Amino acid sequence: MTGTPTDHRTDANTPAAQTARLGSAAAAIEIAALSKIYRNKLVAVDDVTLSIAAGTVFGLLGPNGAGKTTTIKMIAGLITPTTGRIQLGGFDVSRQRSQAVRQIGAVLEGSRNVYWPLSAWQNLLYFGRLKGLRSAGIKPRAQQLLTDLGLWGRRHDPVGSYSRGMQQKVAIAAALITDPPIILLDEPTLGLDVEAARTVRDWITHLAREEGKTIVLTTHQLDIAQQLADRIAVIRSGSVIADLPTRELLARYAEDRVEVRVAGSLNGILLPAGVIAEPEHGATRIIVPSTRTSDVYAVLRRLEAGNIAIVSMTQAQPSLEEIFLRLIGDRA
Ligand SMILES: Nc1ncnc2c1ncn2[C@@H]1O[C@H](COP(=O)(O)OP(=O)(O)OP(=O)(O)O)[C@@H](O)[C@H]1O
Repeated sequence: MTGTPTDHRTDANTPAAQTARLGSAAAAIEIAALSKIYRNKLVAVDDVTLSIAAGTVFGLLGPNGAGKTTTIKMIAGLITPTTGRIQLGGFDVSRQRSQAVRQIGAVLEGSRNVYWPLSAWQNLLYFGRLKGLRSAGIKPRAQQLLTDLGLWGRRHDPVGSYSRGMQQKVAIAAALITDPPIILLDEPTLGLDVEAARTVRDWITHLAREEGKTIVLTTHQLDIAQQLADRIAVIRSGSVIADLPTRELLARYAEDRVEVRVAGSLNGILLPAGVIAEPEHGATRIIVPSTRTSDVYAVLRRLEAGNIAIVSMTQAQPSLEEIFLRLIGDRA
């Protein structure tokens, strides 16, 4: 997944390496004009440019075949881009490969990344050595990870005997054994039950918030993306069609209407033209087709005159899933 022991001979502090890092100090991942055309001429990734700040949880979303895995594999140095450039912590993935890949831990195919006949403990020692760590350094780190992930008691059992959630945790622990600043997670909660998905989700939050890791994750579970990601990029047919902080993306799609809920019925009061009122479980939902203060006040004044109690008032906000479907649909 990451470099071989020989890679580690390269000096990360040569003037050239330092110069290469300059200019992108704040960005953990810089992707410029990245494209991948497979041998069958399929353009899987088409001129993608992204800058991911250190400490960000970055959600890479897109429909099947959009190019997410191809992008993540190029970031991990597992697929060579056709054109474009990727820098990890300032190191160029193609020209400073060994230093670049040491910046990352990746969980790309979930539990298939780890060896099922081996125990969790053996897997972590194996991956630690593979990545050039010494045994003396690996053991405390492995113990810490397995304890944090609640696997310490089962550490000597073969991974094949674990539940899927536990296997996924071992894969995450293996990716974290070198304590890399950047973590790539392709579908980290795929196929997990509610509890296991929650544990993995909480762990991702912990890594980002408490350990300051930069995390790139792909998922089709948009509620998870909405909960976890600080920033979201939507990719379709290889191109980025949206790239915004999650809050801004949601705000941008906040609708131009205000919903007012009142207790009971409207007792026959008349609302301004265009305002819709519909009964809802013993209450009434009023939709004001505008967010202009004067339009909203016009409704509120009539409710006040009618002595009608307001229960809530919100600007209509579609979920990330609705926004995603609209974005995908817009470009279809
Ligand atoms: N090795 C390959 N050779 C040829 N085409 C490929 C190869 N790998 C992927 N593709 C194609 O590249 C496109 C992007 O695939 P990719 O796996 O990156 O998409 P994805 O967004 O991760 O999809 P999914 O959500 O289904 O996992 C798809 O059309 C896919 O068929």
